[in-house]
Amino acid sequence: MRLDVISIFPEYLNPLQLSLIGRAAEDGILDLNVTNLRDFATDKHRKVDDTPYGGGAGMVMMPEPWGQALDAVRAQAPAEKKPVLIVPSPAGTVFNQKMAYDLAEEDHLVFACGRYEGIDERVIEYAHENFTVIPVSIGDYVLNGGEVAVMVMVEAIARLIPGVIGNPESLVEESHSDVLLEYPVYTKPASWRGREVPEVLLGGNHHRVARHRRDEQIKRTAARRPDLIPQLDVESLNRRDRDA
Ligand SMILES: Nc1cc(-c2ccc3ccn(Cc4ccc(CN5CCCC5)cc4)c3c2)n[nH]1
Repeated sequence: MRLDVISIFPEYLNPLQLSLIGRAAEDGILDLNVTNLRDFATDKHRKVDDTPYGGGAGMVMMPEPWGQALDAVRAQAPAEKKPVLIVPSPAGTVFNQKMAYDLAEEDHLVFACGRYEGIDERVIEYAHENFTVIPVSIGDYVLNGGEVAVMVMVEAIARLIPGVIGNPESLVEESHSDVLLEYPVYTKPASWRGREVPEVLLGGNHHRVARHRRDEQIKRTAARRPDLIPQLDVESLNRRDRDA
């Protein structure tokens, strides 16, 4: 997968060179490219923002640097299929695990990191000519720009790509891959500061361990995320209890 990130703070994306994402880039599984929007500014002061039409506080990102940057990125990876352009925004579709799975199937993802009060809307309209454009929010809170949102999305997406994380097994049981939240995890020592690991986990009965973990998932989901419960197929859970 090719990933392009356009930002006025390219160094913000440096952590993507670390750890598993960094190794996947070295291994050629990910082709990560960061572009500095200022390289496409048209004046000697490399201006990328200006005052908002209609007044209001703050500045808005000018269209022309974005137009040139998007054209350049599109030209670097010519393909008959339009790349996906993800535009982090407080007003976007909220990112979730299903979106991460869907985006992990794409060949080319481009991320447009806005700053200030956002990007001139005509850039988003123009981008539809060469991209499949998706405004995406990572949650109902306001950040100062798109870079942090891109870090969140790249991590959530890249880890689903085969070869990026060592043990694909760990992708199977995690939260949000089904509706329930994940169960508590433990490691040595069995007794720590007077607190014990649940007895059932110390034995080797895999059936009992699986049942214990599922019960913990249900308890934790009911306690922390009751909003997820309606999606739960309670009938099948009850049936499981009856059959056990
Ligand atoms: N999930 C999530 C994503 C973001 C996010 C993503 C990209 C940008 C680019 C700039 N900002 C700062 C920003 C944007 C809009 C307003 C609201 N203003 C009201 C009137 C015009 C605009 C304030 C401040 C971003 C924020 N925040 N949260």
